[in-house]
Amino acid sequence: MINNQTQEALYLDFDRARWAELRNSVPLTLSEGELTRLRGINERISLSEVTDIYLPLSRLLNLIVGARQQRGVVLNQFLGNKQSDSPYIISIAGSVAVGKSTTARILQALLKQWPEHPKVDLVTTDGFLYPLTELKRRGLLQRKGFPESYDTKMLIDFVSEVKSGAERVEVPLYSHIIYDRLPYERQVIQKPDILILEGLNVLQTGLDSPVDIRRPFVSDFVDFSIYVDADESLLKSWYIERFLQFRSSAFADENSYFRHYASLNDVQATETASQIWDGINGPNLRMNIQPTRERAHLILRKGADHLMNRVLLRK
Ligand SMILES: Nc1ncnc2c1ncn2[C@@H]1O[C@H](COP(=O)(O)OP(=O)(O)O)[C@@H](O)[C@H]1O
Ligand SMILES: CC(C)(COP(=O)(O)O)[C@@H](O)C(=O)NCCC(=O)O
Repeated sequence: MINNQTQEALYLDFDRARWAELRNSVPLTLSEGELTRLRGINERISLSEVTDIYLPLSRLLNLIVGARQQRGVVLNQFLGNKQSDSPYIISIAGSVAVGKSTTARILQALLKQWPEHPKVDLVTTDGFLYPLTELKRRGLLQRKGFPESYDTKMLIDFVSEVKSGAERVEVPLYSHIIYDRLPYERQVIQKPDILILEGLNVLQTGLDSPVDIRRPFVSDFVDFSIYVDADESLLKSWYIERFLQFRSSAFADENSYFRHYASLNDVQATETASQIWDGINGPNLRMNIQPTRERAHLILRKGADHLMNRVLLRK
């Protein structure tokens, strides 16, 4: 991980208040109805989080995507032909339970509102985890989320096809209920204006494995990368909290791989989740996820209650 001096050299550093001030220059105003719809994504998200953090962020991304679209116009003028634009790809990385999917869904809803890029698709990389039978065959059941548990070639082929402007690309879908790739369902991506790619592995390079050295990285195809960050003590508590909630939802489903967890009491469930964190998600965070943080163009740092308290933006 990089030291403070390098971080200062690389990033503009905003505390919450300074970042929130930037919303004054955001012309986009959300109606009551739109705000309510956004809260439907996660009823626990506070409205001030949307206005203070996400509105300025959506404006920044709108400007950055606009600059890329302008560059496409210039390039077409230079080349004297009309090449169709390829999707702008934004990646969102971070630990298990940091709130990547919540952040991704809020950004998707906000970015769609800009007339310059109304079609925003969201793909999560868990669809690229090897199917459960394959993970078992490779002895990776206790390594879910580690780099070797993903079909990285399939993931890279996917982003490469999207970036090449393919008209239609299919993506496998993951179910947290069956804890496996869905055998028959696929998500179809048809040339969105923006693709948000969310997953703990999107800033990884795989460079530790000799096989991967000549392979491109996901980030070769990504235009703007975001890392959602928080202290591990908070991450572990959010993971346990979500696990406790799952007892009455995902785990209670009759198809759930973890049905046996649904009947655990609070103490047992906390102990189980804590063990999973200490055995799998914590080590994965320290070994494979956190070391990728400073590759991101933007780091969103959360404190207690999921409130962002710092934003670091690449100069
Ligand atoms: N901004 C937020 N405010 C309140 N709770 C949140 C927020 N973002 C995420 N959470 C909660 O934190 C947990 C993890 O969020 P999730 O988006 O599923 O994380 P990830 O995709 O990184 O695993 C969930 O229980 C979710 O409800
Ligand atoms: C499927 C995952 C690797 C993906 O995590 P996510 O991108 O949803 O944060 C993770 O949710 C997971 O299953 N980890 C293995 C240990 C556990 O059950 O939490």
